[in-house]
Amino acid sequence: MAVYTEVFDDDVSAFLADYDIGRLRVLKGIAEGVENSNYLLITDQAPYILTLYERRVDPADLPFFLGLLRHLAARGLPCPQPVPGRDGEPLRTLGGRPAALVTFLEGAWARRPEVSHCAQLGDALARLHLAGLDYPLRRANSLALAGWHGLFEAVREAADGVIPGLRALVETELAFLDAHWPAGLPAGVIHADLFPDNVFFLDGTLSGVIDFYFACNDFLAYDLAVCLNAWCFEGEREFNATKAHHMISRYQKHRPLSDAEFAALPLLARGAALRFLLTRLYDWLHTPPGALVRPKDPQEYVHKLRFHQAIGGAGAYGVTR
Ligand SMILES: Nc1ncnc2c1ncn2[C@@H]1O[C@H](COP(=O)(O)OP(=O)(O)O)[C@@H](O)[C@H]1O
Ligand SMILES: N[C@@H](CCOP(=O)(O)O)C(=O)O
Repeated sequence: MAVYTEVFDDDVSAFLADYDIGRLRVLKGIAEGVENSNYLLITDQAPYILTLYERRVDPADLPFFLGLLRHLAARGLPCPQPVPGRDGEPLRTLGGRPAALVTFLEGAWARRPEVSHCAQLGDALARLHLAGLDYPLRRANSLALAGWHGLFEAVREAADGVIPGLRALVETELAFLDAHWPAGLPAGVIHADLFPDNVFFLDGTLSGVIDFYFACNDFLAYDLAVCLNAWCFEGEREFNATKAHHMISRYQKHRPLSDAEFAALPLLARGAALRFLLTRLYDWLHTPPGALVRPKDPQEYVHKLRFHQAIGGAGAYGVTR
């Protein structure tokens, strides 16, 4: 359960005095998510999500994230909308943290994504990328290569105690990616954490995309690589090329990949696997003792990284040029 900062009915009732959205009826910590503290907040008018932004969110980035939600929704992508207070400002403070309310999206995430979910995800990802092209704000990816090095410095000494041999694996992989990371691929706004638990479906149809708090400017194809890792494995080790084929094909109906992007996919997938391996390892070692959160297992991303290291090219993802 991701609640790092506890807030209580009285605090939230006082907080709501700055809004025109009714009186508090229900406040419930949400038993999912990893990064921020989230509450379901129901007033006598509507349900909302109350988010208190935690350690990985730089408050200076919040206008980028909240503005992006408005920008994408205006271009037809179903995503939560920031709710402004009476003064027109969606960003406030609660429990000593930066906080905001967003609209509640109906639907549920796919616990066992099927081919049809992956295909719809490919659609939505391409629509997100196209809709983001004219977003005027910029945010560098703090979890790109330099950020992976920084994370690794913080876990290097403890890595082998979590998974034997992990330190050498990561050192070798970082050196490889430093030498081979592509340059000049098409870039734009990416979600950067589009896992199944951040995509809602209603009656089998994609109904919403949430959790834009890693969104940034980076290679568009890197976002596809994140999704290949998150959506196209059965369990931790078995890659499902049919799912990947449908995801990438539907993506390409809106935004065809260039030859350079296609060739770079295995590298980007290695980078994406390393990124989640490192944040999970960091969280495994640094989750605050009292936090109501279950850190995710880094081992899963060791298997995924090894898969991408072993393939001969992007053909392994079920697509050809
Ligand atoms: N706008 C929303 N509408 C409905 N449920 C939401 C919304 N935003 C978040 N949630 C719920 O909160 C959970 C955690 O949200 P998420 O943004 O993934 O948290 P975190 O930033 O901590 O990773 C989601 O899995 C979902 O159940
Ligand atoms: N998707 C990341 C963890 C971030 O959690 P989320 O709830 O924001 O998706 C992972 O699986 O490591």
